[in-house]
Amino acid sequence: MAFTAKLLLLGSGELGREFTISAKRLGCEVIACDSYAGAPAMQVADASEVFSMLDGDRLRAAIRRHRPDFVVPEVEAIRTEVLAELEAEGVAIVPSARATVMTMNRDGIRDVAADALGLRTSRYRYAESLDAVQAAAGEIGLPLVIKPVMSSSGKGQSLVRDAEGLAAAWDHAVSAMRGDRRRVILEEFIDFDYEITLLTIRTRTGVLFCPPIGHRQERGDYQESWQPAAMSPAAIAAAEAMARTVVDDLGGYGLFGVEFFVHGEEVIFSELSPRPHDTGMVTLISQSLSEFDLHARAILGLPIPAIAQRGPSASAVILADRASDTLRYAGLAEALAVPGGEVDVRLFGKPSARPSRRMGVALARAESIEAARRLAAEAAGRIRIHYGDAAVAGTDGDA
Ligand SMILES: Nc1ncnc2c1ncn2[C@@H]1O[C@H](COP(=O)(O)OP(=O)(O)OP(=O)(O)O)[C@@H](O)[C@H]1O
Ligand SMILES: NCC(=O)N[C@@H]1O[C@H](COP(=O)([O-])[O-])[C@@H](O)[C@H]1O
Ligand SMILES: [Mg+2]
Repeated sequence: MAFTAKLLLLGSGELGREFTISAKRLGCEVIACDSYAGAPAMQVADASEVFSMLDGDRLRAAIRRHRPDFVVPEVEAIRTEVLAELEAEGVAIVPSARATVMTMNRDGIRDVAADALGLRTSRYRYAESLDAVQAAAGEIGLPLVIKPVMSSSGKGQSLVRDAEGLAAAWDHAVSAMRGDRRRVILEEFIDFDYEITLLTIRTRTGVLFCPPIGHRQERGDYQESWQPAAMSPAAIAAAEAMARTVVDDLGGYGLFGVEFFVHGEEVIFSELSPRPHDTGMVTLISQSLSEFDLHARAILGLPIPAIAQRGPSASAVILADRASDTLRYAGLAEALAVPGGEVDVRLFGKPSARPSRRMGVALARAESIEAARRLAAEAAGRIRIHYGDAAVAGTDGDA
């Protein structure tokens, strides 16, 4: 078979699945890797590999065996030192080994953004013990947010309002962290008016931006997102300038999801993903080229002459509420029949559920952001997950 390029995808969740579809449409061969079999991207890729990407030897062996044109990280659970080592040997890491190393742990990107680049961030300290947490909290002040330096989607994150809450927050962070570094960040709580993701594309011919994406989070995990987010031209310009500074520092080509808090006219850098962002799934309905198409084009060095906006759009997540290995979905017809705009759904096909695991997303476009958010939430609410072996009328096949 003839392919445009061979991509080794490290992480095969919902973001990797949509990216794989975009890359395959451009003629790429995709080998999807993750720590479990049957992951969403594996279902649409050419081949798959199941291993822990935190295991440096196995990661190195997989890259050497496949000899991909590009290694495309998709999750925040990768032994990125190995990517740096292989980049030095000539392997192309997306967007760059430096970007993956610096963003894999929160302390890396925070030190780059706040110290090296001088961007406005929340005040922060790191701690590796409960004693150090207590001392750092004294310097930051309350309320504050505690997160493991290695985690994503809000795992291990707590908002601490009083000193009595520090021990529980430390325990929660340590028990939910990914990887082997018992280290947390304490951040000043920012009482923001709203928060956004600025999709920033670094290409061989310059840096491009998508209109800001607004989002709402619960437990540190995204619930709904919308585009465009209402934001003053001055605030957009400030966010774009900061995003450009940080992606130029990290280097390489690809799409980045740069997160900001906005308080009045003040724009505060939070963190970034050197890859498509979960809140950016709204671009599956809002833009002519989704964030996944844009990532693929930037990686392959293909032109992006225009990113057309289709109109006010929103996404709303479909979450599981318990653990189960046997799942069926119902209500798809009802969801797609929500009136008032264009509605679509993505069900990710994750082989098992756990409480709050994201299983799908509803997408909507309407005449206003308010209407699009209402439609997406309504559609997401109409999808029902049935757990166990019980037969569900109107659906067939397992998820
Ligand atoms: N310092 C802070 N002040 C106020 N809210 C915060 C702060 N830090 C995080 N949050 C809230 O928690 C959310 C998740 O935080 P953050 O993005 O740092 O976590 P994450 O685990 O990396 O999430 P993801 O991987 O989904 O981006 C933020 O989008 C914001 O809503
Ligand atoms: N905020 C990061 C994010 O959304 N990442 C996405 O979630 C998947 C893991 O989901 P899982 O935990 O349900 O396996 C990742 O593989 C990626 O697609
Ligand atoms: Mg985040």
